[in-house]
Amino acid sequence: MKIAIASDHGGYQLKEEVKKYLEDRGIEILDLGTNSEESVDYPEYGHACGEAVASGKADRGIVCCGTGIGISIAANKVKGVRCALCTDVNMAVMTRKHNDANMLAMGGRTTDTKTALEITAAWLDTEFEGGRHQRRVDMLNRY
Ligand SMILES: O=C(CO)[C@H](O)[C@H](O)COP(=O)(O)O
Repeated sequence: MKIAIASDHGGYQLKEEVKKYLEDRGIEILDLGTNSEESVDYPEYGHACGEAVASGKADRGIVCCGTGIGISIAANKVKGVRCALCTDVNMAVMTRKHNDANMLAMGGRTTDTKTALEITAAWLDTEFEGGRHQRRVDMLNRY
């Protein structure tokens, strides 16, 4: 599996922690920046990561900004992206089981690193349940 990862300055430190975690798991990473805590604009990074996933350059994507909100909104503008902002493990499990979320968003200023890595693990390791949820995901994809 290849994962695209991106952040703005508010999510930069968390992106780096998540990147380390993914590397330790032997997952291939496409890092789309940003590369420092210098102020940048989250839409650029959310769009880029969404495009990487929608185009098939990456299988899934992870995005971080200060709250995870703005960058998830940006990613969700890209057709084919289902980006879920998660603040706990249950949300990560449910968004894989029910929404087949192909992108995960987290907040570097709102979620501590330990929780963020637990969320990441749950999101990576939980399968989509299909069934009635497939019908709903198809509706999202058609819109
Ligand atoms: O969380 C975010 C978007 O939802 C951004 O990281 C946040 O808005 C950046 O703010 P600032 O420019 O004051 O560092």
